[in-house]
Amino acid sequence: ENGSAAAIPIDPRFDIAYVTPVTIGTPPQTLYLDFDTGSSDLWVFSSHTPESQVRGQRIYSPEKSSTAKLLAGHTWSILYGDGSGSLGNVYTDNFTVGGVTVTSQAVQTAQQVSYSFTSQSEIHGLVGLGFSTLNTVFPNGQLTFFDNAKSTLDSPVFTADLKWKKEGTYDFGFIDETKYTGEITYLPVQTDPGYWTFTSSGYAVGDGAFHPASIVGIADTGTSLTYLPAEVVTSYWGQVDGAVDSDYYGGYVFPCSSKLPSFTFGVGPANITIPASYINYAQITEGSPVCFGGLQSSSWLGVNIWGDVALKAAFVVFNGANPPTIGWAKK
Ligand SMILES: CC(C)(C)S(=O)(=O)N[C@@H](Cc1ccccc1)C(=O)N[C@@H](Cc1c[nH]c[nH+]1)C(=O)N[C@@H](CC1CCCCC1)C(O)(O)C(F)(F)C(=O)NCCN1CCOCC1
Repeated sequence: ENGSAAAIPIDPRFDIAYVTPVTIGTPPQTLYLDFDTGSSDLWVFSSHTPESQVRGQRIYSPEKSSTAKLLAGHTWSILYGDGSGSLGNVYTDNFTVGGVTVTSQAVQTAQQVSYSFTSQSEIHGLVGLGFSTLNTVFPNGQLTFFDNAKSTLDSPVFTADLKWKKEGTYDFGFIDETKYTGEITYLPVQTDPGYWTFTSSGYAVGDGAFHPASIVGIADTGTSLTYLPAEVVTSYWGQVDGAVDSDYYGGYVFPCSSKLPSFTFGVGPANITIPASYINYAQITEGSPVCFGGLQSSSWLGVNIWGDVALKAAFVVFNGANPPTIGWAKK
């Protein structure tokens, strides 16, 4: 049973995250969750989340679902790269995305969420689409929605067609040829420790020369920006008048009036070009003449992250076959 669901930007001004409607339980409860290939926990705001930590989010109430079952003795606790986190207990229940149903999906109910989640009313939880090895449920790790759904899909794949300041789609079980142009280039994936890790073959700034390089990074729908090695981002921002790597703002900023070049990254013999507009991420504050870049250094991260700024320039196939691969196409 294949499926297709919307990926909706949570803020009309700039794409910090995308949420997708899902239904959980019987009768179905609808929540909007952030589909995140950078983690592997499916967790939701719930009736177990203290009211002081809930601010406008929809919640899942297992006690109102006739198909919910407590996974006794199981807990979870997760910390994300931006310092946010959550923890709680676990139920299994029916979980449906875009017509694809898993009948006993582990749904992790939050008993604590950090303030950054409380303050983000549009995100009602996450659906981890990384490899199940990263799942934090203790003592027995749980399978992701995709791992549970795989056997019911025509093909063990999901695709991401994220868009700049517009609604895109996640498709499950099939590859929609109308969503891309040219060929899909498939690359090997390193599944240890559990991210969709691949190696890019190099980069170019604007119309400049292509620099062959092996850039190992993760394809991460849950990260807003894109974080690449210092020498790559230095050569990019070196082409922008007035761009500086600001300790004060925590990354490369530039005068909003400056013209930005595009950024091209290699995927095997092919390449993907990120339009300049995607890299002009946002004004520091409403009306500020200072803008924050969508391409930042990964040196403080220890990992290169191809986040939404890069992903929305492409049609991406997350192929869960054995061995897994990742496919990139222009669109
Ligand atoms: C708003 C912004 C200044 C552009 S931001 O950079 O803060 N954007 C956040 C996402 C966000 C959206 C909306 C509101 C608030 C926050 C962002 O890009 N966060 C990244 C930043 C980052 C990554 N690395 C370094 N910095 C992140 O933590 N992304 C994780 C998912 C996020 C978490 C916050 C809520 C939205 C979803 C992530 O899962 O993609 C991850 F891969 F980065 C990550 O942290 N994965 C956790 C991996 N662990 C390994 C051990 O086992 C458990 C799982």
